Amino acid sequence: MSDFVKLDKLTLAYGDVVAVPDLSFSIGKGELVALLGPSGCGKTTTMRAIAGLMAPKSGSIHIDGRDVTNLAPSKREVGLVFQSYALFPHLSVYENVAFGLKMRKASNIRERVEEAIASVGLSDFTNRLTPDLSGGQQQRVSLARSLVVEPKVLLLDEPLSNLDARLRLEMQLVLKDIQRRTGVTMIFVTHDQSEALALADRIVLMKDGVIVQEGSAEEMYNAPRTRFAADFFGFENIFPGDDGQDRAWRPGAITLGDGPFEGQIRGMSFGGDYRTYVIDTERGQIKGAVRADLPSYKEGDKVRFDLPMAQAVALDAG
Ligand SMILES: Nc1ncnc2c1ncn2[C@@H]1O[C@H](COP(=O)(O)OP(=O)(O)OP(=O)(O)O)[C@@H](O)[C@H]1O
Repeated sequence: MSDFVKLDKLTLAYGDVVAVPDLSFSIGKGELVALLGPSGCGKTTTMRAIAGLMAPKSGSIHIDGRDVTNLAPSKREVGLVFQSYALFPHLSVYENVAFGLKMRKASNIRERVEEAIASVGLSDFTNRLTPDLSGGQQQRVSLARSLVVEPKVLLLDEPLSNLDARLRLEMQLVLKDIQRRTGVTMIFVTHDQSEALALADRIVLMKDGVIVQEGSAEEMYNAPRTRFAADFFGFENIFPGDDGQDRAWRPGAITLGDGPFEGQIRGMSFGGDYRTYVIDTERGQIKGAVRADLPSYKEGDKVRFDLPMAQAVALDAG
C-alpha cells in the first residue's frame, strides 16, 4: 500500500506564523523514510503533526486508511523517539519498556518487554537504572519502549544526532534490523544527508516547509534537480553553462592537472583517501579532489583543470 501514511495539503502554523504550507506526501507500509533539510525547514513540526502533538490549520492525515487528523496522540498508534530520551530515571530498563503496556493493561507483558529489549540488544541490561546507561543505550531503551506497543508508525526525531560516529553506525544497524524484522513503517528526521543516505528507503528533502525533491538515496545522491538539492548532497561546484543552465560537479568529478582551464591552488584539506583542493579560478573558487596516492599540489601552484560535461549534473532553475 503506497499511502499507508498520507499527508494531504497540511498547513501547520505557530499562531499566525506558517511553518509548513500545503504539505502533501505519502509513505508506503514498511517504508523507512527520511525527512531531510536544514534547521528550521519544518521537519519537527511535520512530525509533531503526525504524532498529534499539533493540530493542523488545514489538511488531513491518514494512517492505515483511517483519518487521524483530529484524534488524540494516544489513539493514533504512533510511536515517538526523540533525541532527548525522556526515560524515567528512577525505573529500570525493564520498567521503562513495560510502562506503556502496563498502562494499557496488556497481556503477555513480560514476554513482550523481554523481546523488545532483546531486539535493541540490551538483554544484559534489563534491570539497570537508565541513568547508568550510555547515551546510545538510553537511545535504544527509548526505541524499545516505543516498539513494544507495536505502533503502526514509528517517528524518530534526530535519533542518531547525540551519538558518536561508532554508536551511530551501530544504531543504524539496529534500526534497519528492526525495520526488517517487524516491518514497522518509520519516518525519521535528520539534517544530515549522510545519515539519510545510509538509512532511508526514500528521502524527502524539505526547504522552508516545502518539499523540494523526493526519491531513493541513489536518486537524491546522483541526480539532485535544483541548486539547493545539489548543494545539500555535496555538489560543491555549481556554475552556469554557456546555454544558461546551471551544472554541478562533485569535487571528485573535477579533473585536475589537465584541461582547458587554469587556476591557482588556494588551500588543501587531507581527507584520508583524497586531498581536496580549493582553487581560485576565473569562474570563482572551485573544489577539486585528487586521490591521495597521486602527487600533491602546494599552495600557490598553477594548475590546469577541466569540468567534464560527462560528470556534470544539469539543474533546473530555482
Ligand atoms: N513553538 C514555536 N513557535 C513559533 N515558531 C516555531 C515554534 N517551533 C518552531 N517554529 C518555527 O517553525 C519553523 C519550522 O521549525 P521546525 O522545528 O519544524 O524545523 P526543523 O526543520 O525541525 O529544524 P531543526 O532541525 O532545527 O529542529 C521554523 O521557522 C521555526 O522557527
